[in-house]
Amino acid sequence: MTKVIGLTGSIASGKSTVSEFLKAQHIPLLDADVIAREVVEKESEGLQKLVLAFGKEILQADGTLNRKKLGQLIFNQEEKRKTLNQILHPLIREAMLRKRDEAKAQNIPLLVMDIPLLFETNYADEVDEIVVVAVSPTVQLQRLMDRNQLSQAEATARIATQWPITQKMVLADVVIDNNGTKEETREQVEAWLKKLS
Ligand SMILES: CC(C)(COP(=O)(O)OP(=O)(O)OC[C@H]1O[C@@H](n2cnc3c(N)ncnc32)[C@H](O)[C@@H]1O)[C@@H](O)C(=O)NCCC(=O)NCCS
Ligand SMILES: Nc1ncnc2c1ncn2[C@@H]1O[C@H](COP(=O)(O)OP(=O)(O)OP(=O)(O)O)[C@@H](O)[C@H]1O
Repeated sequence: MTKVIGLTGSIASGKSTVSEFLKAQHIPLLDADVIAREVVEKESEGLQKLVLAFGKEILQADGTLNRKKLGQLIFNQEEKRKTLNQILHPLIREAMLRKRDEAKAQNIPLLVMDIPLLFETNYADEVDEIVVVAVSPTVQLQRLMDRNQLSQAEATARIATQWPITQKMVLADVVIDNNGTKEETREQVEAWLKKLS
């Protein structure tokens, strides 16, 4: 039987950092951000639908998605974000659950699904256990500003599009505190893995 872990947190809380530690332990991972890129590849159904909704301005000269431009649109205008979510979330969900079921059919013992919007888009009942990677609001804001080269106002707007981390922590089975060093986080991940096995 496959044990399915849902890994989540808030934007820039450290999900990818935790995923890297899991990959180093050869744990199979399904990343919703990766799937979200696959469903909008050049000439895909997803990209065609986005162009119909937002216009050709969201494309780069080579016909691929201009992610920076679309990000600026959807993180600042709620209506546009809702439209994007309505187009992409069903495509992402279909692929995520199909791949999860393939892993189950192969009897892989452990599968981690990294899903930034796990609670917001109702994946809680699709996994066996939920791990939340948490940071304080101050640390989150600073790391997001640094990583994406955003102003405080831009980063705050992005954070506001997701549930507050405290709300997610309440619903978690396990909380990984990523306020400290990456090494301290790695130790928590390894301790959790030990308990699992
Ligand atoms: C808007 C896009 C093109 C911006 O691309 P970009 O390369 O700059 O960012 P990336 O894809 O790496 O996402 C970074 C983070 O933003 C957050 N995020 C992404 N989409 C959303 C959304 N619709 N609502 C709230 N937060 C979001 C997540 O925490 C994600 O980890 C891209 O994020 C996207 O296609 N989003 C829609 C798909 C989606 O909802 N993905 C989340 C997976 S469940
Ligand atoms: N413990 C840490 N100490 C210092 N920097 C960190 C730590 N954890 C993560 N970071 C940095 O913070 C930023 C956000 O981390 P990461 O990309 O892992 O978050 P994420 O939750 O995957 O983000 P997103 O939701 O945007 O996909 C990155 O630049 C990362 O290198």
